Amino acid sequence: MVLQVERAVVAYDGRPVLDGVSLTVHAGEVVAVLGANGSGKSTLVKAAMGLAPLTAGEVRLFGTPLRRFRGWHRIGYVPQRVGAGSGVPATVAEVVAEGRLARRGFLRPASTADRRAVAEALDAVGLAERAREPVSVLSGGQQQRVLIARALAGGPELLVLDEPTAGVDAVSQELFAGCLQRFVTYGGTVVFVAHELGPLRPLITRAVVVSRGEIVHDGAPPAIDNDHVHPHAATA
Ligand SMILES: Nc1ncnc2c1ncn2[C@@H]1O[C@H](COP(=O)(O)OP(=O)(O)OP(=O)(O)O)[C@@H](O)[C@H]1O
Repeated sequence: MVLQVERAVVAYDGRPVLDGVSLTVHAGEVVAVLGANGSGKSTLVKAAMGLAPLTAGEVRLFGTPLRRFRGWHRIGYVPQRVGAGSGVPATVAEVVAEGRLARRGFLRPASTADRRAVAEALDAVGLAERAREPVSVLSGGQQQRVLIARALAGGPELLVLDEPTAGVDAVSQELFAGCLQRFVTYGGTVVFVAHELGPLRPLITRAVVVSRGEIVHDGAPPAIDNDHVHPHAATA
């Protein structure tokens, strides 16, 4: 299996935010992690990536316990967007090239394969013409696509995305859905956190609903679309 979280407990200041959650994801699945604000969705994916400390339980990636896992090049992770403009000046191509680091090793110069992977990833998210521009001049939706391209550039088998469509304009959402579709067609596995499914709905094979730190549904996507007008859904 690709990802296995077993009876994971994460607590902040003694308060459990994940309360014994188990989730197994197999190759080829497209899993949407749904739930209300503060239910623990981000914490679940962070725990799976080794970014939230487990109080109890275990995580395995591609069958290997997290503490022994070295195959980070097999995973593309896109964290939740923390507002535009990190203050770090970088061009679109530079940010996407970071996605190759785990593969090529630090300090080794970029190879032709690295450059090709960056170009292909930029193409996949529709930003090839913006490669030399600073990331800061792009819209929120475009910046999100840059982060997705960075994750794709590493040629991952598993993509883990935290709210990839929150605050993202409709065009970027459609492009992203197409991108994921191709990724899945070529055998990729996807786990993403979302508030509403939108254009991603036809792609998902499974929905996991988190409520108060527990998984309360794991199976078919909800029949009634919980898509609603979201405060930041219309902004780009
Ligand atoms: N680093 C942290 N320190 C303390 N509390 C935290 C930390 N990270 C998350 N929490 C708390 O844990 C709970 C779950 O947060 P989490 O971000 O996992 O929820 P979420 O379902 O992803 O929410 P949202 O949809 O708003 O992103 C919230 O009450 C949050 O305030």
